[in-house]
Amino acid sequence: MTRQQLVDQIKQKKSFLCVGLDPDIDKIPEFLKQYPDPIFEFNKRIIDATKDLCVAYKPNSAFYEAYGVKGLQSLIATGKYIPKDCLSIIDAKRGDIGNTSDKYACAFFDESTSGMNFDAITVTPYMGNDSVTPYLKYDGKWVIILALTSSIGSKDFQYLPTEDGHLYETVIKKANTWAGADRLMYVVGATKSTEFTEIRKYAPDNFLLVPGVGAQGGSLQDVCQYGITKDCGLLVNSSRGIIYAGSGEDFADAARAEALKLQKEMQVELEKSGII
Ligand SMILES: O=c1ccn([C@@H]2O[C@H](COP(=O)(O)O)[C@@H](O)[C@H]2O)c(=O)[nH]1
Repeated sequence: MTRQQLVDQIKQKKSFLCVGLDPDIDKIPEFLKQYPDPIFEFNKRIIDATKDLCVAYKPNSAFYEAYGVKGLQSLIATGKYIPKDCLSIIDAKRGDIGNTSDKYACAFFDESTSGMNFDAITVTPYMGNDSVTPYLKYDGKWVIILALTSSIGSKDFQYLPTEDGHLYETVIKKANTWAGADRLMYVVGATKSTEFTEIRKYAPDNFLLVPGVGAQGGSLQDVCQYGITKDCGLLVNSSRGIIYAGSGEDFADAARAEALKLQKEMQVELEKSGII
């Protein structure tokens, strides 16, 4: 999906919601366990219930890898089921030397080899240029670099002082020399909304993938106040807040209700900024 297609989807759906698909076998409704692939069945129903309200889905690979071969099968099936008008993001947070990154890129982007064909992958920048560029060899695919994470531990390294301000600002400045805003996004936590102003100095046009609303307590309104751009420039993720909104047979309706709440709030922000 190109940047323009993503912006068009945001305007059309009046939403910049990314639904996080982080299924946990201990949390999914009991009745789904009669299906051959309960995790896929869970995701399928969440996707069916929310696909008109969001522009992206983000399966986090940890929640699939945890179940070994079966988990991988659920991930492959989920990736194929994500509608083509939604950006599919694999939240894998990979990062390794060049030839290893080649294999990660093949795993998540090359359907003919692995069965997976995600539009975007999250990558850690710690190992630098050669750990990131292999993903960019795949035409049209996005790399989403961890810049300032929503986690408490973000203070350990990401705020270290540098000539650009902080390490997370140096990461963005440097990574922007590897590719443009049509291929690179950054992860910035919703719990860090006041830092968005600084981040926009270095990433005025890049989309930011923003986890941390809902269960982690970040505010959508604060994120928009400091981070929204003329093209929106935001994909705001909620995982647990949506997928575990309900736990019974009607869990997908409950998920839809939560997604709808966020979509309505996003519509207000898009209107306020003159984007729609
Ligand atoms: O800084 C980061 C980077 C990634 N995540 C991931 O996003 C979701 C958030 O889930 P919630 O249930 O909405 O809290 C999850 O997959 C994280 O691993 C993040 O939270 N922060």
